[in-house]
Amino acid sequence: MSLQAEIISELKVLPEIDPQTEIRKSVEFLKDYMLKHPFLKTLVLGISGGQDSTLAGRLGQIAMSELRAETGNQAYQFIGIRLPYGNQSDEEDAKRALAFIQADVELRVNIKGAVDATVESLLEVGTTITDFNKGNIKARQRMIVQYAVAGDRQGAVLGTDHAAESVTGFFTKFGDGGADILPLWRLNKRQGRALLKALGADPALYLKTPTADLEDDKPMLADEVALGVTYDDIDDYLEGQTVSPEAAATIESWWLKTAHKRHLPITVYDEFWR
Ligand SMILES: NC(=O)c1ccc[n+]([C@@H]2O[C@H](COP(=O)([O-])OP(=O)(O)OC[C@H]3O[C@@H](n4cnc5c(N)ncnc54)[C@H](O)[C@@H]3O)[C@@H](O)[C@H]2O)c1
Ligand SMILES: Nc1ncnc2c1ncn2[C@@H]1O[C@H](COP(=O)(O)O)[C@@H](O)[C@H]1O
Ligand SMILES: O=P(O)(O)OP(=O)(O)O
Ligand SMILES: [Mg+2]
Repeated sequence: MSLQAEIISELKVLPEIDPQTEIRKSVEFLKDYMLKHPFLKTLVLGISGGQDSTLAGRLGQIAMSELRAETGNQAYQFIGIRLPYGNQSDEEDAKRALAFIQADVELRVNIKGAVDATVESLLEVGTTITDFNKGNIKARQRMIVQYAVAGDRQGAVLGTDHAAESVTGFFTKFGDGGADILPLWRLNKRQGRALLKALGADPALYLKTPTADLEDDKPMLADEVALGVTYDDIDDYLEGQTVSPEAAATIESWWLKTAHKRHLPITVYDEFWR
């Protein structure tokens, strides 16, 4: 089997999808999971204004609204959290996303104080934090806040990992990679766009340039620049199409070097890394 075929099989990407079917699949999955675990009453997710959290957020909100209607239990709620590091330059996108999601509860927690305090404390013990490493602290601080809210509200934390991020390991380990339930897992980037379109989202929400926006020194750095490959190429590759040898090599190199991120912490019984 080619590496491309192995990756597609592992990430369960379909070459073609029916957006409405995939919307129902994710919504029913979220509802089934909540009903099977009656302690859980809320879904929690950071809303950045980007494509992925807009989609996962809307799916989470639909699931909670349907559960309320079907069970009569008003405790089922979706909680969307804005998590800026100081002032967010694309704040208007985050507001637009929340207007579309119609979250039952909206929170805004500024992570700057906690992130800067961590960096300061490390400096005091002689550990210098690069701007890139600080970016990962931001992502992990967002994870901490989402779990704190989930802990307070009988919640589970949604994650936005999908096939086009998973294949390149383009997430911070135990940062945005730290979550309980992944409703987008299996979809590539253009399939996610198609779901948002089918849900009636403002095109600005799914045509926005994807960015992790984690670095102070490179604000709004496009994922595609950081990765050295386009999402179109990644999506084609994941759909089993032929891409240029350069694009395939870049994708496969990311896949191989980020294998550890797609597994739980490694034990003596693990063989995947050998
Ligand atoms: N502006 C941006 O776009 C921006 C900024 C920062 C990070 N990011 C992205 O976020 C992601 C996170 O960056 P990262 O991967 O450097 O940080 P990470 O924290 O997600 O992963 C690195 C950590 O994983 C562990 N690790 C590394 N190799 C390992 C191995 N072989 N086995 C077990 N554990 C291992 C180590 O603890 C290491 O510190 C990247 O995809 C990066 O491009 C983007
Ligand atoms: N500024 C942000 N506010 C809230 N939540 C955020 C913010 N930035 C990122 N997030 C969350 O992290 C994931 C991953 O983001 P990437 O752009 O893929 O790095 C995002 O879906 C939000 O849930
Ligand atoms: O994860 P998001 O919502 O920030 O989307 P994107 O990855 O497109 O920035
Ligand atoms: Mg983003």
